[in-house]
Amino acid sequence: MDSYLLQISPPTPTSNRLSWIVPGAPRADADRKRKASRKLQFHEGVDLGLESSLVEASGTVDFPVPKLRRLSACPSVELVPGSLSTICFFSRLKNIDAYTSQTPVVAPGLCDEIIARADEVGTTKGWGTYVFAKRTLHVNDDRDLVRLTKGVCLGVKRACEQLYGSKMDWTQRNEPHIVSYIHTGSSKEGFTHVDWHTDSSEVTFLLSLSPLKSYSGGGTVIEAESKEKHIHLGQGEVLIFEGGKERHRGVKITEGKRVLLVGFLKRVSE
Ligand SMILES: O=C(O)CCC(=O)C(=O)O
Ligand SMILES: [Fe+2]
Repeated sequence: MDSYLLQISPPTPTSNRLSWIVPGAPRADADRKRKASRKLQFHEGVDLGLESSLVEASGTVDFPVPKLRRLSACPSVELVPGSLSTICFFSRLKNIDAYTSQTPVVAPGLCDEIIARADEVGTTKGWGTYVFAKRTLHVNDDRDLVRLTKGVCLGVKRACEQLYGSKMDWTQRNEPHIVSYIHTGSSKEGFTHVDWHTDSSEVTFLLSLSPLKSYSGGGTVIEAESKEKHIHLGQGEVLIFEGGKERHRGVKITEGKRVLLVGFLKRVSE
């Protein structure tokens, strides 16, 4: 299993600029890989000082300053506002060019806040529907959802760009969106799964906002990876794959609620 290392320097209280560096570990030889991970272990949480030869891609992103207040309230250093760590480890799936984060990229508290706001909007303004999913919301239709998810979405979009080596943009102005599965106990109601499909995207990210304990069943299956493998993401973890190419489905939940933050992206030239 290859590990893909994404190093992110966090913002400081005086700066709202987030820097990203992807060390060249995936393509580096085993020795350089070992060296990189040793350094990561020794320097977790601070400037990792990776050798420039290991740096494969980098970039910066600006995000709203007010969110920085979260930093001082949170003992851990944040990747983007609301996230847990300066470093995100991605694992490549076995058979296809797809990745899961090995650790959460969004803190549980922020995941819960996003779910709560989505429920509020869905209940008061009504859930949207599209061809596959019956309980959806466009994040951009609600200012609070934008505020809560902006940093996370920019961060994950940036991770997608670095993993696939191309600049990306949302497929539509109203991207990203929330998908909320619910099992009501009655066979007629609820929205428990999504059947086999491809997305109207090139790259899709699925970020689980729900903790695993809040539902039974569920998970994502990608046909070319394995029809038997249910990819279960913990709260705040993200799956990144070529959703427009790879047929996939959302497995039926048999209990509870499963909420995802979903982003549809397309490659754009620089
Ligand atoms: O529930 C899942 O894991 C899949 C969701 C999905 O494929 C979609 O919303 O397009
Ligand atoms: Fe999909």
